[in-house]
Amino acid sequence: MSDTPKSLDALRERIDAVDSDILRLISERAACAKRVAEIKTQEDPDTVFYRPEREAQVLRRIMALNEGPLDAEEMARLFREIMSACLALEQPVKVAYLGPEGTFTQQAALKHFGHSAVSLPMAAIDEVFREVEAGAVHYGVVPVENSTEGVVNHTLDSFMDSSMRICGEAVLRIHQHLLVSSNTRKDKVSRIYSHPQSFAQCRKWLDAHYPHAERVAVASNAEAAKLVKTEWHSAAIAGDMAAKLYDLERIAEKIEDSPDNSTRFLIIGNHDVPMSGEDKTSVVVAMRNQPGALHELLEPFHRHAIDLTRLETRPSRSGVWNYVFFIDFKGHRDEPRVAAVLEEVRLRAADLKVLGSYPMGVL
Ligand SMILES: O=C(O)C(=O)C[C@]1(C(=O)O)C=C[C@@H](O)C=C1
Repeated sequence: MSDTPKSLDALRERIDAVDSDILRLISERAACAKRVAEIKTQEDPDTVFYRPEREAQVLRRIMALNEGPLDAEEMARLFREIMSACLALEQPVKVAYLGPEGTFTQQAALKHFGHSAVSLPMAAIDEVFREVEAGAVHYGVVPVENSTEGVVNHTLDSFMDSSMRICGEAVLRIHQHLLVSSNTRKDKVSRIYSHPQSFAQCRKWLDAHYPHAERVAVASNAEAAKLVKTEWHSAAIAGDMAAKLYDLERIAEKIEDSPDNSTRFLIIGNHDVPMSGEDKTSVVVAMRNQPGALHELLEPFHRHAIDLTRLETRPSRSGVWNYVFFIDFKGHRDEPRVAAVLEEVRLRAADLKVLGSYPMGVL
């Protein structure tokens, strides 16, 4: 900006003028969203207001257009919140997540839907599924895999008995901190609370720094943070949200053993999502128990050059030695190439369920 004013007063005057423009433009955008809602309702009284494919396109476009000085992710986060507020004007979206309040799953829900969504904590993964199934909430958010600790079996198992569809994914960088309360004697920490996954993610750090402290596994990091408030000799391992919620001090930050520790979350809902241009599909397949079954299952993906992003095996609940495979791959079920593969797999498998095609996580 060559005509940027030089003095503080002049710069603030410029900022005020820019803010007025931003305000006017955001209001104009919100008015468009309200009108969109009217049209959607006219076309279909049971319309779905939240459109994950459109949101992904909006955010990707902003990231591609951005020329700085803010980085593309930061800019997309701002637009995420603007869109969240626009959607709330159309319909306040209710989202159930694996609680309690302050968990990484809540952080993922807010990252995906923005802060205008109403987020409701649930005590267990199957409760999140049940709430969505019952129509008590519009969407649910559950963890599915961690880069260090692997898959969340409970989530995969819940899909076997459910008709819920996957409408999106969110990937969160997970930073773990060692937290204490104002009552804690920092030099006397003899017990550490956390979720088993978090202990596993910080194993080496704990062995090096607190080899003699008792490690007590609890149901969630937020629960761990809560317990610390009442004991002078205890600490907790948890993330930023729990630290803020329970007003705890971080005595060691980012103590996870792997620097790119991240968790993937799934957004579950009860409708299919159209193509966004960069999509993934998740399926669950039961194969007949015979030699070469896995090869037979994967061969069509290879032949059609479809990129697999994940393959998990879980014991099937029916039949002692039968297995089911959870497969994620790039592409949308409406693409002819993907539809062809799914058709071939359907013929070879004992059972095939498409859990959903959805936009690849943007933020
Ligand atoms: O394009 C739409 O369908 C809208 O409702 C508008 C809008 C937006 O603010 O851009 C809001 C909510 C939807 O989830 C997607 C996009």
